[in-house]
Amino acid sequence: AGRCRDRGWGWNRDQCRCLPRRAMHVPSAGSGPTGLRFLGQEEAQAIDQELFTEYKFSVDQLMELAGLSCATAIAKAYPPSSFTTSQPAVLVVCGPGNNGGDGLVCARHLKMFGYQPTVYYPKRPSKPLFEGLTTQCKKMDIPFLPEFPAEAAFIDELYGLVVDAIFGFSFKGAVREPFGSILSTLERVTVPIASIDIPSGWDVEKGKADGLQPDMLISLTAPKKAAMHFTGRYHFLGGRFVPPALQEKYALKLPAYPGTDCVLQLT
Ligand SMILES: NC(=O)C1=CN([C@@H]2O[C@H](COP(=O)(O)OP(=O)(O)OC[C@H]3O[C@@H](n4cnc5c(N)ncnc54)[C@H](OP(=O)(O)O)[C@@H]3O)[C@@H](O)[C@H]2O)[C@@H](O)CC1
Ligand SMILES: [K+]
Repeated sequence: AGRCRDRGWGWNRDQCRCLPRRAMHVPSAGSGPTGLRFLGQEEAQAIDQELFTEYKFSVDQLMELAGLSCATAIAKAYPPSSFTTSQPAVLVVCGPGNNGGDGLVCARHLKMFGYQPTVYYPKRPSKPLFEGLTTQCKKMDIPFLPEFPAEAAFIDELYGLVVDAIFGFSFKGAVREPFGSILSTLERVTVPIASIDIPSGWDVEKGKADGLQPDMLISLTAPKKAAMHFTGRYHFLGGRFVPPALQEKYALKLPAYPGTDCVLQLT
């Protein structure tokens, strides 16, 4: 029990024993289907564009489904009962693009599912979509941090999970501030990190061996090539909104989602 007081260790109620926080959640049995195609960056952006221009979806429609998928996958892998913090507290870190928007939607659904999300959203685009999502979160009493915790240890102490919604498939080049400092802090946290679509800071195709190493990846639409370098425990597919004709055009070979589920566990 003494070890439980060490940072990075905590009491696991499900298993009635002290475990490293990273190993706190019991992986589910079964491995995912194979034969999936991993998309390059340009291909992922082309599919995204086609969904909007040819198929006439609106961004907020797909973002809602994407964010709901993320919250659902998180609830499957990290149920509130598995948290060692007094509350199922989740830190959701949102970036300046649509990946950040998915994070805001995910935070709202997590709250609906009984979690206590807190958002950090340092660079907010002045667009009605993001302003609306921010207001929706605030009206649901989701706090927004004015500053990012300076120490990884503060994050470990206060939260049982971090959602990485900083960058998605449009990330390019060297990370610019303030996200460089944020990512270097996140690289040092010991609580699990769930990355939306791409682990932030990773090259969308080549990954980043010395970058963030999330415990969970939720690939949206189809996994990108970077997902081949993912070594965390949970890989989910979400964003069940690609019409069959578009799946066929890009030879996505998506596995069948179970029943009416909006997510599918790949590994
Ligand atoms: N069809 C789908 O699958 C759907 C996808 N969806 C989601 O959208 C995501 C893609 O969103 P996205 O295109 O808005 O880009 P995203 O990756 O969030 O980042 C762009 C921002 O990051 C910034 N930035 C870039 N590089 C940087 C750097 N080195 N250092 C610092 N900043 C950098 C860049 O800044 P700028 O270059 O403008 O200064 C820009 O503001 C996708 O992954 C999925 O999560 C769903 O919502 C709906 C359906
Ligand atoms: K991300």
